Amino acid sequence: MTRTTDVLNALVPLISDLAQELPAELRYRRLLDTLRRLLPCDAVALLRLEGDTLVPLATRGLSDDTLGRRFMVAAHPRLHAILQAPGAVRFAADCGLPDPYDGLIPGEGSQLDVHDCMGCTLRVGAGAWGVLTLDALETGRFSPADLKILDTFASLAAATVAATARLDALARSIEDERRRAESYRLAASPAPQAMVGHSPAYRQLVSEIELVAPSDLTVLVTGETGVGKELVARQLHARSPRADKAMVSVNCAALPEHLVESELFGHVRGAFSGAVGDRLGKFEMAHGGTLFLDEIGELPLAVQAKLLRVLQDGQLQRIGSDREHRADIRLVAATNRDLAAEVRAGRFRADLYHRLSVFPLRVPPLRERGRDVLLLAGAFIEENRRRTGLRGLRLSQEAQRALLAHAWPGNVRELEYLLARAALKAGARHAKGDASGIATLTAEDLDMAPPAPAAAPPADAAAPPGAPRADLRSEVDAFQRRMIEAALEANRGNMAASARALGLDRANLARLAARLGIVPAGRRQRA
Ligand SMILES: Nc1ncnc2c1ncn2[C@@H]1O[C@H](COP(=O)(O)OP(=O)(O)OP(=O)(O)O)[C@@H](O)[C@H]1O
Repeated sequence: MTRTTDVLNALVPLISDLAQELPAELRYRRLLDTLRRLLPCDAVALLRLEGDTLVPLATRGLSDDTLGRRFMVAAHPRLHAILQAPGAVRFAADCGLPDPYDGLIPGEGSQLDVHDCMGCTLRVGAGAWGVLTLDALETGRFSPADLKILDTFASLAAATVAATARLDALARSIEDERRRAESYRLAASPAPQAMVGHSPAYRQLVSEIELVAPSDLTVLVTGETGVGKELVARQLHARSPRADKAMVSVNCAALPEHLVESELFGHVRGAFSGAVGDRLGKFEMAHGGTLFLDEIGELPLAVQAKLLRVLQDGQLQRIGSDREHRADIRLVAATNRDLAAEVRAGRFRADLYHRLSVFPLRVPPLRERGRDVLLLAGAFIEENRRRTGLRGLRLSQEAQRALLAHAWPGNVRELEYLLARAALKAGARHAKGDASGIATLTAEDLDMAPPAPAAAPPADAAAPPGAPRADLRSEVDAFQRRMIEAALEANRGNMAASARALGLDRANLARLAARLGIVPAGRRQRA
């Protein structure tokens, strides 16, 4: 039984890893390397079952964006079959079921007609912990004997993942245990959208979120437009002890100035003309939970003074009432303005600024997140693939290079919209061509503005001497102007429809358009 000896020999480093202090990702990658040594093939993946979805934890031989994808078991018959089978399963080249990795093995064509795959469930205790998959581009690579090897490997791999979890649990402090218990509790309530990103800059942000979320500290989230500030605010709430209470969001830029105060603090009947009944303000609505003040930099100075008083006293008065109410809220605020500069310019109160920035969190722009752009692209492409009903949607090598080279002035939102448009184009082109159900998204589909001449240095790095470059603000403005003009054109100048298409409030769009000097066509004619 030399093959069995080979299996056992191959597993020795894996088992000895258990005695080492290794980050979980490294353990998983080593597990896959061992598997690939044992059963040579083109791609392997370890996926963890989370509810009805398989989440890739480590891959070898699959494109980078795979780690950003989520595979709904019900939408992938092969993964479903692997989870249902009592042991390892093989899918030969003539198997008609679509492959979840179609288009994700670099170098393969859009059709996988020469293909051999295996998969096996990792079971921990009575339940399925996850799945191992192996793909070979060469037909007949796997034999029935390989199925047995995979079975043996899977039972030991399951033991190592279970032991990894136990070792990790032991190594954690009591505080971490409390946080973990909290996250299990949260798993039962609707999960906030996952934060996709592995770059050092993004991991740093995630660990700061984990640190501050359980506290009641006020957090000021800063970052350029579209970086994901609101997503950060939602994570802060979801990971806090207030998660089962409301998170109430207020977009300070979208509120007409004369209504800001009543929106925030409420009013009583007759407080002003139009106040036909008592109305709760957002502070009271968020009682026990989190109040998220988005675009706080846009708040008028007079309201800033009132907000500061409420934050200091914890007491508020509805407009027109002399009764005091207490609102127990955790405050999270966000802005894409440089608030310190706004303070210097006299547009923002210094005392409120200090009160808000108890724990400042800076969300890094996409261009500082390296290959995260591919992970995010993977997540967005998967969403679009599902929406368009394609079997597979792959990203060509040139498209990946183009994504990595772009400066992303509109950050993650720009990437999200760009891929939605590109997926439509790729899907439409594909519908006219072959019937494989697998479309390729090319660099041409991305239709990106050419990168700015000197976009590479990070925003806060000093510009190299003698190298003039467009400043960030004007690039962001130019990008926003392009998007707004395109939306207005597509919606024949209709502000409400354009605002909906852009995911903005109408008032916010109007304000932004005015700042950028854009006049909707209808008004131009009247002028
Ligand atoms: N790390 C991430 N993983 C997945 N999706 C993300 C991530 N960051 C941002 N997004 C998505 O990008 C889009 C823009 O994010 P969000 O609205 O949070 O940005 P923002 O900084 O608040 O924008 P603005 O400055 O315009 O208010 C949203 O659809 C969000 O879900």
